[in-house]
Formats: sequence, structure tokens, C-alpha cells
Amino acid sequence: MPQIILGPQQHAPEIDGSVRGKAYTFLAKLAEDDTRPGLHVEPIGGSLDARVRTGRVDQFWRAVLFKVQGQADDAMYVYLGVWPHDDAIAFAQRAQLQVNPVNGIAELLLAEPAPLHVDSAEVPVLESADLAPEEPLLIALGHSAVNLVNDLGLDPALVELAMEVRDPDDIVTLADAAAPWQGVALIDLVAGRSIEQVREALSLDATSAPEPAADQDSSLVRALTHPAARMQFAFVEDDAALRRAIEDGDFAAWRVFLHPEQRKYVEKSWNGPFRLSGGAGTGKTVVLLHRARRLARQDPAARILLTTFNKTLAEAMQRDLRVLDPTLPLAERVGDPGVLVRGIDAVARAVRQSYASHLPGAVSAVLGPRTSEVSQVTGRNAWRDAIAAAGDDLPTELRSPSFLEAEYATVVLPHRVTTFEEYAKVRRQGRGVSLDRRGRAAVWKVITAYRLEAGIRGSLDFSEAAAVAAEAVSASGQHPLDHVLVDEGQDLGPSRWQLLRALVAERPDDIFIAEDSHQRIYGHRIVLGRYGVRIVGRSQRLRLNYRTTAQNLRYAVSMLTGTEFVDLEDQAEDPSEYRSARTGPSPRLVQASSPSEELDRAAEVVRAWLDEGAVPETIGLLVRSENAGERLVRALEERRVDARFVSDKTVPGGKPVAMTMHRAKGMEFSRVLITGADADSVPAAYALKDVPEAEREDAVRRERSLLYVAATRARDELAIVWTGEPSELLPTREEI
Ligand SMILES: Nc1ncnc2c1ncn2[C@@H]1O[C@H](COP(=O)(O)OP(=O)(O)OP(=O)(O)O)[C@@H](O)[C@H]1O
Repeated sequence: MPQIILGPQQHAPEIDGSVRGKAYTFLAKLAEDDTRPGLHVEPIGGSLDARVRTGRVDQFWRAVLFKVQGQADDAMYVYLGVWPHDDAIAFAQRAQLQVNPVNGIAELLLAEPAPLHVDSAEVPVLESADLAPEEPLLIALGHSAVNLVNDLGLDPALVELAMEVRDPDDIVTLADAAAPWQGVALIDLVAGRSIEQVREALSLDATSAPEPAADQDSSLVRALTHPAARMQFAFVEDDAALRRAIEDGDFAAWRVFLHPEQRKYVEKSWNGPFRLSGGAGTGKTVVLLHRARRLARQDPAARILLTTFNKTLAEAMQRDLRVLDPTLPLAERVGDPGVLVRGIDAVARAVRQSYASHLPGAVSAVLGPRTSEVSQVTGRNAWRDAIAAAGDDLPTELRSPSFLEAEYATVVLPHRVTTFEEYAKVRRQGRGVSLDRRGRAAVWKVITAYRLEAGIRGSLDFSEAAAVAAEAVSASGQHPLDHVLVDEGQDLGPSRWQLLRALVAERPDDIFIAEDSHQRIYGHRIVLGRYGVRIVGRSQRLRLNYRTTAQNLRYAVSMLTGTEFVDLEDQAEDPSEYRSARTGPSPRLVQASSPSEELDRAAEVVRAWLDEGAVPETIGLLVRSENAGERLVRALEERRVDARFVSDKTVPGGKPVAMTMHRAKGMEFSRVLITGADADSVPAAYALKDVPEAEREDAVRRERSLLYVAATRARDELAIVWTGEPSELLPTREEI
């Protein structure tokens, strides 16, 4: 059967629903049998490319396509859209499908192309623009037009313009108008990457160069399947996919046009755990979704878990997986074939239920002798109560619930410590506070009180629950999963990693982890290898941000500069290489002199966005605490701006949405307003309360990450307001 390929469609006019329906019917018939006379698939006289065809969608509308036949029995049709009859012919006459002679990528060329231009009046003027170098950027970086054309295969007209550009934001504007792979190449070059690195990122290796002897159609077929070509040419897999793309207009780029690096991480196989790091918005979740689908399609019997830190993020991933592929079988239980999408704590709960017969042994291995009946989650104040119950032995600086919780989760539980003798000897790797034997004895007393109370109540905390589940699975001798895919890996603690390790045997493609240490807002700094997940060199980083504009990204990254972050393999993370493919206005930083002025200014920002036509629920109002969120919504209402505070990730329509910065993790909004970013509120006093001096730096780092998470939720616009002194974590203009 003929293959339909969706090509670049930005040149075609917008069409309404009824024409889309007819376009779908036309393409569906074409995909069944391209010899049907009613389709009128015909060559066009006077065209530059002999492969170009128009087809009859109805009396008025014509589709424009290329027919690529080669030696295959069935043709491929590259669809460019529908036009009114005469316009279709005029467009078809000047369209050419070619193989780039340098790198073998398929490209759409237009005679008299729409002029590429950078209108500096449209480019927002940044205060930092004064610092723009005298010399054009690419020249300053040592590139020449000849190299870019001859070694990379960039379009000479594009290169001519690019060689003039002095402001990085203008490159993003230029890139936006270019073919996707060429745009990404330019952005990478300006970010300081060498031609060799760009070639590698786009998979332009030696084998991509076109074979001179091959017949033209065969070269084209190969060129269309090149990973870089697939940033704009999508092979339609079946009728359902065609219907959604054409009839429903459901054509979200993330579903079809992966970056070659993303595609590589979707398709490649590794001999063990693999770690994909990358800044906010670089498409890590997108890679996970595509990979889950790829694994499930490749082996329908495979038992796949797609998991993340919490329930609401897992629900969002499940929704997106459905959007990506409505036909994909989803599993309902751990160990069923298909893709199971669950928060890690729900997995732990399900595992404890499935392996109930191993539970008593597992509980005693993790916690010592106590009941294995579990009826509730240990309460929030349990550490505070345990400190009080254990008396005065604990030195004042260690009377900290956050210190004890971290000691318990990162040392005691993962090492299955159940007695003081064991605790006295255990290695406390990575812990900031050092403890001598007396200190350990005092800490152990609190831990004993904590465990005793939980035993009486029949409760477990989440780390205990994961550790118990890991023990129960291990005791069963089974591995109920074939593949585990993890999102937000930076926030999972040791016990949760041990659980995942226990669920899947060591085998190729056992564990795939997406993580960003700059977004660690819950967990503690840990090294994965200590918990059985050995990456050993199998890690890569995504750098191109698809969500955040260059201006907002620069601002968000400047929140991180000067602070050391390390990843799950204990390597320093460098955010400076993150770059964006989108451009927009600079972030608005608004200082108010009183809380009521701050609220006035917040209301003004939201009102202005609504007046500009923003869809209300695409506006996110991010705050440091639930109280602050509820107060903000009330204050906005008093100022006649409707908003809604939500405590989960379901975003009902009709109103701007206020939520905590923690809640916003993994989400995105078109416009984000952060309020209350003053010195007293961020870092939040309660996040640093009682934290021992040696752990303070990490606690402040988490607050910094929280602000970074919040700022990177904005697709288009970011505004930050505060009263009085700004938070010490908020970059001032000079630091951006
Ligand atoms: N190849 C792509 N083409 C177009 N859009 C993309 C592509 N990849 C990702 N995106 C879009 O970029 C945005 C960010 O993607 P995603 O949520 O996967 O990033 P992330 O790295 O998981 O972000 P975070 O760490 O901030 O949660 C989403 O809107 C997604 O649809």
C-alpha cells in the first residue's frame, strides 16, 4: 500500500473542519489505492520537480504532494497541504523535494522562497543587548560561510543572513523561519558547539552523504528517513494516525517530529540502566513516552512500568501516552503485559498487596520485629514526636526532623539497619553531618522511638513502604517487569530505587531514567550506583529546550549559576549549555513597595494577559505555599480578576490557575506569574527551620531549584513580583 508522509505544511492556507475532513478522505483513499481515477493524482505542467502532483480533494480544493516511487512496488506520497485549485498549481510548480548534497537530508525547496528575514523591530530589546559583541556571533566563533555550507549543508541564503547576526536572540528568530534541522544547527553553533558536534547531534555522520550512483528516488527514500529529515517529514503509520493528524488537526509536534537525539534515545538499546539528563523543557518526558510506546510495540508481551515521583505526574503521563497512541495497551497491574503508568508509591502499595505472603519477612528485614499489618501512612509530625519521646540525648543541632528523616531514608533504610550495632558500623556516605558513636546512639534512640510508634499504629512512611516492597519482591525470587522507565529521577530516594531494581532483572534496557538534578526539590543528594542501579557510562544529556523562550531560559539558568549541582552519578551538572529554539519577551521583574501594591501589580499583569486574549487556564500563578495561593486568589478576586487555587494538577477551564511551585513540577503554562518572591518568603523560613548547618546548603539549593522549576514552567511569558527586598535566589538584572 502507498505510504503517506506528512511534509512541511506551513506554506498551505488554514482550512476549516469540513475541508480537513475531505483532505483526510482523499489521503485515506490514496493510501489504499493510488490508482483510483477519482483521486485525479496528476503531474503539473511547468513544474520544477517531476515528482510533484496535485490531487482532487473536492471541486474547489487540491492537495499538493510529491510522489516518490523508486524501485519499490508502492509509492510514497509526501503531503504538503491543500490549496484552492489555482493556488495549488502555482505552489506545486515551484516546489521541489531534494536530497541535500552534503548530508543526505530530504528538503523541501521553493523557487522564490518566502524571504527569510530578521526584523529587528520584532525582536525584543533586552537590557543585555548593549553587551552584544561588535563582531557577528558566528564569525567571532571562528565559522565561515563556506564551512557552514560545505561541511554542514546549510542553505547558503540562510547562512548569508546568519553570518550577520550579532544578538543570539536574532538567531532564534532566524532559526524559527528555517527548516527545522537547519534552525537547530544554527542555535547549536551559536551556543558554541563545533561543526563536528552539530553533525553528531543531528546524526549527520559519514554514512548520511548521498550515494552518487543511487537512482534519485531511492536516494530520496533514504533521505526522507534520515533522523534529521524526520524533524519535518512524518511517516503516517495507519489510518487512525492519519485521521487524527488531518481530520482532527491533532498534530502536536512532540508526537511526530522528534529531534534526532530524542529519536536516538527512544530507539536505542543499552546493555543495562541508562540515564538521560537534561534541563527543564528539553523533552525528557516526551522521550520516555515514545520509548514506552516503542518497547510495547516491539514486544506486546513486555511488562513495562512508566513511573515518576507522584500520582498526579503519573496521571499526566498516562493522559499524554493516550494522546500519543490511543491504541497502546495499558496495563492495570504490576506484571501485566503492556505499559503500566503509576506513581512510584502506588507501585510500592500494589507490590505489597501482590506479594503479601512475603510481607512479614520483608517487614522484619527492613524494620526489625513489628507487625506487618499496615493500615496508614506515618503522620507528618512523627519525627518531631520521636525527638520529644527520645529525651535529651540528642544534641540541639540534630533535633531536626529534616535531618532525621534524611538520615533514615538515605542510610538506615537502604542498608536495612535494624539494630544499634549495625547502625554504629554502617557507612554514612554523602551525609553532611558527621556522627561519632555517641551521636549515633542518640540518633538511634530517636529512630527506635519513631519505629516503635509506627509499629503501634500500624503505619509506614513512603520510604519504608518502598523498602518493604523491594524486600518482598526480592524474597519471591521473581522479577515481574521487563522494562522500567522513570521520570523525575532526581527526586526518588534510595528505597524507591531499590524497589525498581528489584522489580526488573539486570538485562538489556532494564531501567531508563530521565532526570534533572537542577530540579531536585524533594529528594536528597544520592549516588545511584549505591542502590544497585549501575549506569557505568550509559548517560547522555539533552540540551535543546522546546518549552521555554531563550529570554526566560537565560533568566531561569542564571538562578542556578554559581551553585554546585551534582547528578545521580555524582558528576557536576553544568546548565550553561542549555539553549532554546523559541524567542519572546524578556521576563518582567516587578518590585512593589507594599503587599497590597504587590497584589495590585499581580492583578494588572494577569488582567493585561487576559486582555491580550490569553486562554485563562493557560495562565499559571505560582506561589511558595498553599496559604499564599489561597490568599492570592482572594486578593485577585477583590481586584476583579477571577482565579482558582488548585491543589492537584487537574486544571479546570475558564480561570487562571494558582498552585504551589511544588505542584507545578512537570507542568507548563503559556504565561507564568510568580508572586511573593521576596527575601522573607523564598527560601521559605520553614524549609530551613531546624536544619543543621552542614545540611543548610542543600536545603537552600532545593529552594533555588524550586524557583528554577517555577520559572521554567512558562512557555511564552514570565513575570515575577515581590514586595521590598527580592529573594536572594532571584537574579538581579546584572546577573542575567
Ligand atoms: N521534538 C519536539 N518537538 C516539539 N515540541 C517538543 C518536542 N519535544 C518536546 N517538546 C515540547 O517541549 C515541552 C517540554 O517537553 P517535556 O515536558 O518532555 O520536557 P521535560 O524535559 O520533561 O521538562 P521538565 O523537566 O521541565 O518537566 C512540551 O511542551 C513538549 O511537548
